[in-house]
Amino acid sequence: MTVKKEKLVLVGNGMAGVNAVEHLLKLAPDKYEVTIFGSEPHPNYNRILLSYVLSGDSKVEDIVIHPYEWYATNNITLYTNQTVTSIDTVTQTVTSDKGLTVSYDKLILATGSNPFMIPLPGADKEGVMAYRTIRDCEIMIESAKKYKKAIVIGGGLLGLEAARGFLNLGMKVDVVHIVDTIMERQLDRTASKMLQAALEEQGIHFLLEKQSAEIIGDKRVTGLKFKDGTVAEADLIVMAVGIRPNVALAKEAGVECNPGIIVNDYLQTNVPNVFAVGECAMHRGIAYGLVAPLYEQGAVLAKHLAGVETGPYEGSILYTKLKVSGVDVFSGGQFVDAEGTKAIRIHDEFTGVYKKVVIKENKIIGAVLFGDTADGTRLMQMIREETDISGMSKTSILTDSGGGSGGAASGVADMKNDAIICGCNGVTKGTICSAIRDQGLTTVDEVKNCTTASRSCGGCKPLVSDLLAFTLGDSYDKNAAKETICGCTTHTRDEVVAAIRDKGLSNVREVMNVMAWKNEEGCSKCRPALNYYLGMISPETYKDDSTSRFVNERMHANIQKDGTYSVVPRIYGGVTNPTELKRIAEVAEQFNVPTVKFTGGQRLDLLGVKKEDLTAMWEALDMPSGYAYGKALRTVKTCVGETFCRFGTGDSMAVGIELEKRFERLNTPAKVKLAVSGCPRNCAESGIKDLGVVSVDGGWELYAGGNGGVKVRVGDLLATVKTEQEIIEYTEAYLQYYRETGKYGERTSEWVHRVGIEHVREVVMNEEERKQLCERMDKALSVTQDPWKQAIDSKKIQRDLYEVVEIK
Ligand SMILES: Cc1cc2nc3c(=O)[nH]c(=O)nc-3n(C[C@H](O)[C@H](O)[C@H](O)COP(=O)(O)OP(=O)(O)OC[C@H]3O[C@@H](n4cnc5c(N)ncnc54)[C@H](O)[C@@H]3O)c2cc1C
Ligand SMILES: NC(=O)c1ccc[n+]([C@@H]2O[C@H](COP(=O)([O-])OP(=O)(O)OC[C@H]3O[C@@H](n4cnc5c(N)ncnc54)[C@H](O)[C@@H]3O)[C@@H](O)[C@H]2O)c1
Ligand code: SF4
Ligand code: FES
Repeated sequence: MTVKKEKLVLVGNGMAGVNAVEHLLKLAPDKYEVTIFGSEPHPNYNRILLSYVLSGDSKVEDIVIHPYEWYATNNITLYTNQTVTSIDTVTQTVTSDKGLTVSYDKLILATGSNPFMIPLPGADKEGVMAYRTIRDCEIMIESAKKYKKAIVIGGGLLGLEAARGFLNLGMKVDVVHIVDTIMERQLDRTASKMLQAALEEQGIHFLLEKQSAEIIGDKRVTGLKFKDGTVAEADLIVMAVGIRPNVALAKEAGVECNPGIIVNDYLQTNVPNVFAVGECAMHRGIAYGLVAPLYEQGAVLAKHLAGVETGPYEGSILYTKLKVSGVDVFSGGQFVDAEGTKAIRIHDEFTGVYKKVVIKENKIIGAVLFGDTADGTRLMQMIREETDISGMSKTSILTDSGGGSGGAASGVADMKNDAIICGCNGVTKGTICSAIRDQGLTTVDEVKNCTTASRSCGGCKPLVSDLLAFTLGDSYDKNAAKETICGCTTHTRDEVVAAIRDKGLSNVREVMNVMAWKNEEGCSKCRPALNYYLGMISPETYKDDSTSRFVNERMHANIQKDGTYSVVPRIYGGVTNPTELKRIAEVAEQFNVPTVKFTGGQRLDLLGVKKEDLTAMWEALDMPSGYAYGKALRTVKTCVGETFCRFGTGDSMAVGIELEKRFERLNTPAKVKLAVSGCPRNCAESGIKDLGVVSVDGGWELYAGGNGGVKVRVGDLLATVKTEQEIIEYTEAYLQYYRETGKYGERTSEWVHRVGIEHVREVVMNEEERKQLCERMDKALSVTQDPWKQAIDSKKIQRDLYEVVEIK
């Protein structure tokens, strides 16, 4: 008998809520049918790492913790870009701003915080903002391209990380702070002044003891006026003056708040079946603003909801590290001198190291470290365990400076097995060491993938590295960390491809078995990659493993954030005709398609299509798939060229159509976009495509590795050819070489940058190599089939992928 699942609704797709659900699914995978609402249009991402995105060290896509596939794999219904606006605690339902009502048996509120915006006159001007979300981060990065001077109000952790980001983006920046010491909530005066000096040296300008009075400017901000009458110029102002629990929804529903949502030690609110976790929750009078305590809360909540025995959540001891500034700063526990406390201080003005440990009744209760933070984790452990230090010497409490490298200096050897190494994720020394030994881990990245240690702020990476050195001894080479395909294996892309070729491996499972994959099921990173490499090596014999593909490629349509799909039929070279257009219009009407849109690649996108309508729509369209969802040739964009344009010297439309017909359905490591322009005016934007073709006097130029996306890259000249036949031949060789040597997921812009355009040129210009590459490409192209047609012809595919099954 199947047991009916309880309905669990999570409001807030952020760090705390999703972490709790992740724990819960591990403990009780079959207990709940989970629905998640998130106001932001993204899957769950690591907010902490926004500071690395802002400073240019990471990309937005690198900070996703759980991609959409994770939700699908765990049968979680996700509504992004959808805000829950009311809760009916009697009928136990929530309703969203899009009018969707979902019932719950258990409800978790994880609505986070709102940044506090000082209600200054002029605060509504353009260019005044908070720093909290991906969107904020994107606006800041965009603004830096146009504007030159930023002011950050607030010299706390967030404000300083924002200021450092602005410096990296090439802006001048003032940090305006209300008192005369920055980060006064985390540092004592000495450490604060040392930090200020280090940041001033980097170029941050501080305006201390300043009270903001008014934001000046017309439509857009031009400056900030202070109560003392002085003015600082700015064309962008970021307020980073703290956060407030986001409780409007809870309050409205009668859940007790003051000011956060009041919860007990099991994260229960005053309303039955309603729980709260994260920054919105108020536990024993504290609303936390750092992830470690939020994850501790989530662990207790998950156990409670799973029906697993758990102790109460009794509160957390806080510790923080400043990121991105390049200055090592640590603060933990109660670091302020008070009645009954004594402190050990080391201040080495030559090396710029300062350490202060606060002691009360023979126990360490807090610490501030500047310049060398290697003692941080050990001191936190002593604070948590309330270690009696009466028999200990000053030097055994604090190591001399210069720590942080090597297992000995950071003291990992002496730490107990239950010492917490990664505070953010609560991972102990014992767990990490066992994983290193049992799973054969050799790099920090592998430890991260296997145990989650270092997945959040990254502050514990040096300690994880020290634990690798401690566990593996001489065999650990810190610098030789090779780039493995993912955490499931210790092998690189090249090793895996070589093994598939040399050993004749023929399917995903076989590769994982033969190459001793640590995680025998693989993951969403390695399975699609292996599927691609196998297909690339043996196109004629390999049977594509659709279960190893991402959901869009499995469905042959792009899933949209509201759960509907988009349909983009192939329109060769972006050239169409009235018959085709009429058919598209009729199909759009027949299936009530809410939005029809031209894409950047000159295609028509039918958006908002229901899953169950997909195959019928494809049949009615009677056009091939445009592969808008795949790691494959997407589009060939063309200008009108010599046929109509008075500047044109080449028939760009004909060449574009021929290229698209030749390479449609070709699987590539990442998506590939082509363009053909009829003259160097380049109306088809050939300079920023994976391959761009431009007609020039007496022939055609081919540009390789261009990209117009996140990181714009202008393509490099690959070759100049005379005939249209040669365009096809050189394109074949270039794309095949990319297919054979690119890493799965790597765009041609990254690939060309990595292997070097001179090398690619050499390969493609070599007649013999070009011929062989073309032959292998021909084989790959000879076996492709249109996936939409396959789905139309197969009842089984329709049943397995597109039928909607009612869950009772
Ligand atoms: C730039 C930056 C750097 C940081 N660095 C660190 C750090 O180094 N270390 C550290 O420990 N902490 C850091 N923090 C703090 C940390 O990110 C937060 O403590 C943590 O993200 C809070 O998690 P949460 O789930 O409670 O809230 P959030 O992550 O804010 O998630 C709440 C989510 O709920 C959504 N939501 C709200 N109301 C609704 C509704 N009614 N319906 C649907 N969705 C809703 C919100 O849009 C949001 O996406 C940083 C924060 C920022 C902004
Ligand atoms: N590395 C990290 O751990 C990290 C990084 C970023 C953010 N965060 C977290 O994100 C949250 C928000 O960070 P935050 O720095 O905004 O909050 P915060 O409360 O930690 O610091 C705000 C700072 O702004 C100052 N301030 C207040 N009013 C002011 C005013 N009118 N003018 C000038 N200064 C003023 C305060 O004195 C304080 O130092 C916090 O919970 C923080 O812990 C943590
Ligand atoms: S690229 Fe040249 S040929 Fe093509 S449309 Fe522009 S001007 Fe005309
Ligand atoms: S301490 Fe933040 S990721 Fe480990």
